[in-house]
Amino acid sequence: MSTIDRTDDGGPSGTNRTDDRTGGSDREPLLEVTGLQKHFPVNSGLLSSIRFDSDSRPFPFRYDQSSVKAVDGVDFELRPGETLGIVGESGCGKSTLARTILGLEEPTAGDITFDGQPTDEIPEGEFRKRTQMVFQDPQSSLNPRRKVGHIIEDPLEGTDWPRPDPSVRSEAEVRTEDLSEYAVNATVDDNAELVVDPVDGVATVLLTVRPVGDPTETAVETADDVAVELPWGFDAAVTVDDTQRTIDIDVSVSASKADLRRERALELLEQVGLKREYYDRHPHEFSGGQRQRINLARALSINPDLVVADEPVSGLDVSVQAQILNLMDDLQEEYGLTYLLISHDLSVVRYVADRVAVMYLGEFVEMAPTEELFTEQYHPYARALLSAVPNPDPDQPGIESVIQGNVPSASDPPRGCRFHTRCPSFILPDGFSAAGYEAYDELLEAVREKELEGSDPDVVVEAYLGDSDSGDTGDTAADAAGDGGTIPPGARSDARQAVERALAGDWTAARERLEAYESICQSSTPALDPAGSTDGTTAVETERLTACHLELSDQGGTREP
Ligand SMILES: Nc1ncnc2c1ncn2[C@@H]1O[C@H](COP(=O)(O)OP(=O)(O)OP(=O)(O)O)[C@@H](O)[C@H]1O
Repeated sequence: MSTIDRTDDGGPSGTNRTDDRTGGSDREPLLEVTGLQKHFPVNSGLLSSIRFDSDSRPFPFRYDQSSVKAVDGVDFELRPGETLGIVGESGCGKSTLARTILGLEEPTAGDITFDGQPTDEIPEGEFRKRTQMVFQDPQSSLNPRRKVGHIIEDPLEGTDWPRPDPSVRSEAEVRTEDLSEYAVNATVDDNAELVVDPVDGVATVLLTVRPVGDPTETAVETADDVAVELPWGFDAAVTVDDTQRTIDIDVSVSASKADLRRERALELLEQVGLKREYYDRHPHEFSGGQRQRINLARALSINPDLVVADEPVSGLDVSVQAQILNLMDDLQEEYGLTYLLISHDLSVVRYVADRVAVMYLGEFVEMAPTEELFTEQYHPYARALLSAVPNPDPDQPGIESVIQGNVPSASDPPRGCRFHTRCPSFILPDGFSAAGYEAYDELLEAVREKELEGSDPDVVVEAYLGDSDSGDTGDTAADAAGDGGTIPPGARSDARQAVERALAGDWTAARERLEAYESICQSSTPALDPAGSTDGTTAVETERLTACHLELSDQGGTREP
């Protein structure tokens, strides 16, 4: 995992930018996402969806159209000018979330509101103009056969930019040199805002008017005797009335749509730190960092409000990463952009994000202002994820080795809290010690997998839960767990009955009986709620949200890591 040195950012400030960001917290959200789900069907045909199931009655088959629950109930708001970072292991659903928000994937359920309007009610073209995506691999997202300037102009092709704005007034501001005897009047084309940026609804064109040549020797008698300096893109028609001593100037927009688009691309090249002459070059002539600058210029060409950046700097050298992140920061300020930033690299997110959402198996498990999250994590997954950072040494353990076990399948995620199968802070069911539950859970797993060996229920139970000579109360699982693990009264006889049923072929009944002893982490899905103190009495911070039973209740007990 790469890290970014904040003190050597190669950019204008080099300070910790996250500390002084407000994210416009008092403004209406630009983006609101509620209960968003995106499931991908796994089986394509009817036949491939039919499964053999001996428990199924009257026929031993069931129809199983399973799906990958890539995004499974995500809620958040994004305020104008804010940067929300989304982090999580590979496959947790980050890219799918981004693509679904931008309308590149059809949501399975949930609502997305952009600037106060449901996105499915916003005309597609309108939404596309206000949102842009920057991808990870600038090499593959830039067409190698096209000139860089044309690539930057591409998004404009899908819009009618530049389009005159009837609400903008055009005005001339005239400066004269050595024409004190003349009254100079200038009128400006209504569409001046196509070329100059309006301020407070007025597009002001600056003109400098002077006599051609040496003013002491040249009389101003005809239009040819008058020189007019104009901004790029304008033309002037001059009329001189020598007897009345008046000069009338008619200023019009001379640039064509193609000229205006080209000029915008040239300006954007400069703004992202590249030269105007690169307009005619092709992507292969640039380095990875320069290509990502081109990508940013292209994303900005239509002046979007929201930019979704999916791993924008992965694959780049660390020093180049800092430059691109600083550029994104500068562009955010210049254009008032809102960013949704996806990264598996926590140092990248820490560097630029105002808030961070930690994602696990399609859900947000923690969300907090960046520095608060990096200082203290409430959710055990967030804790494990952040404990793997900073870790520039490839020989040191990464996230996978910090958290035990594999990521469960997104098509069959664990019940309750999805992290409970790997959680070092798992809340034990009542009456179990850690070792006792471990033994019991192994038996449950064997029943779920229909993999019990043996024919005598007592022998099978003993193999999992150890020897017992104390009947139903206070059973020990010393043999199985090795440390005198305890299970609650009644659990042994329930386990025996479950095994009996399993051996008779009724695996469903067996599983249900064993599952009666479950932890809150298995039986109930924790909502993403304000994190409380560990005694469960107070919400510490409304901006700090976590989806963990330990934080949302005063449950005790943990599974040994
Ligand atoms: N078009 C698709 N069809 C089926 N499954 C998909 C599709 N796209 C994504 N998935 C699955 O959805 C889950 C989430 O994938 P996604 O790419 O969103 O995760 P991610 O967090 O962005 O991972 P990475 O960091 O590796 O890109 C994965 O299990 C993935 O295999």
